[in-house]
Amino acid sequence: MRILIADKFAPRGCEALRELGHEVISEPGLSAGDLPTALADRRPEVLVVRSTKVSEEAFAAGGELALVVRAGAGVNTIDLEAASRRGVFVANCPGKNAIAVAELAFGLILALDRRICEANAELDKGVWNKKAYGKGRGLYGRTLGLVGYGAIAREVALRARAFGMRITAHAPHIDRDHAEQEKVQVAASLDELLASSDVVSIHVPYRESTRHLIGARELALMPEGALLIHTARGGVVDDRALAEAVSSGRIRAGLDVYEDEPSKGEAPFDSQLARLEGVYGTPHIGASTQQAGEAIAAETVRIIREFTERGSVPNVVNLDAEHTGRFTLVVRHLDRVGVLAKILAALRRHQLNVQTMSNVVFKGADGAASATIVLENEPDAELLDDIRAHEAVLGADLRAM
Ligand SMILES: NC(=O)c1ccc[n+]([C@@H]2O[C@H](COP(=O)([O-])OP(=O)(O)OC[C@H]3O[C@@H](n4cnc5c(N)ncnc54)[C@H](O)[C@@H]3O)[C@@H](O)[C@H]2O)c1
Ligand SMILES: O=C(O)[C@H](O)COP(=O)(O)O
Repeated sequence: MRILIADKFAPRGCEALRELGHEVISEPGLSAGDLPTALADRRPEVLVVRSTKVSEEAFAAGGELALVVRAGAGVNTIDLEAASRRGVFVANCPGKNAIAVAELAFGLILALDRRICEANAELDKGVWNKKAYGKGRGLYGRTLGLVGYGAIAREVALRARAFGMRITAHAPHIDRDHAEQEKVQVAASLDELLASSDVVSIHVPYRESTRHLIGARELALMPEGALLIHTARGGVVDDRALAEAVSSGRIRAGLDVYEDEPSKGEAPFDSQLARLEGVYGTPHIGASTQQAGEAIAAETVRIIREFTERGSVPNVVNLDAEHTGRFTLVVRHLDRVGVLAKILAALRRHQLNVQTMSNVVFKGADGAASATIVLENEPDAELLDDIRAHEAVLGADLRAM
């Protein structure tokens, strides 16, 4: 297979893909604008990207594309609808960079509490100012509020426990027993979490429903002196409202992501928010540790390998989970050429659309096989009779899901 890697990617990952016999084209400098032309010229079947945007135009140009791997967590940079329209799988690497992001989030918390950046800048200028910078509030016993409770938030919680912090979390579906075991209290609402936390750390994906989840109203709920840590995705926080809240001196912020951040590795960045005194910023480096890069590369290789060797794709994000069908037809049959085609022809005669299908073969020569076919509509008894009448069919059963 031909694989185009359009972002920085661990060399070990490229080697592993070549060892599997794939042609690997590495073009880490490609911008989102260059991608359609590169896809049209190189004609890869697999595309690997990090934050580079994959637009409708890119999918239209990449006629051979069958799989896009997001070598990271967030998939908001990929036009999933355009991928689905063309039957292109999109997969990501969930959790593989969670530790790296949690480490950065904690770095920002500690640095803000002790004002390490300003203290260091003054020392660099030859100024000793213990008086100004010896005023950290301390983390022990303080409350950390986690917005979202997925892979990254849980790694942040693990580290917060070691610092003796109290932890609360808010997310749509938190398993309360699990959270309790992890010594995390489930907040009654986002508002309650914001109002009761000394440090708020955001770990939700960007989508329509999370756009400006934290705006002026939410920021106003945070107590005076609280810290907001945002390492999730530009757009989850209303940056303009945040700039106003920080400028007022009420809260301070540690940011790795911004609404108007460049998608390239190097670019000018003229952000009023990032320049504020009460803001510590990093340029979207949450996932950029060597460890995370290698874990992401290993997962990317696993996904491509499963796809090329078995035809299945781990971690797909653009399958229709709602559309899995309501009836399962299990047909045990002799493992012979043409039997499945006959079963499918019977389904076609009865105007039944197959949602998913799998077939397993029993051990032993001249054995039997079993096909599991998921259907959206209920077949009538006549169809089952049709299938059962086939001389190579050993049995057929229908189950409602
Ligand atoms: N800064 C970086 O370099 C970096 C690196 C990795 C991931 N990220 C970002 O962090 C995000 C989270 O990553 P993750 O691995 O923890 O994902 P995850 O899928 O494991 O967890 C996401 C959590 O958000 C929760 N959630 C969704 N909508 C919510 C809402 N409206 N309110 C509250 N909670 C909500 C989910 O229930 C889940 O608990 C990613 O989607 C990505 O955008 C950034
Ligand atoms: O969603 C992610 O995994 C992060 O935002 C990392 O982005 P990057 O791969 O461009 O560093």
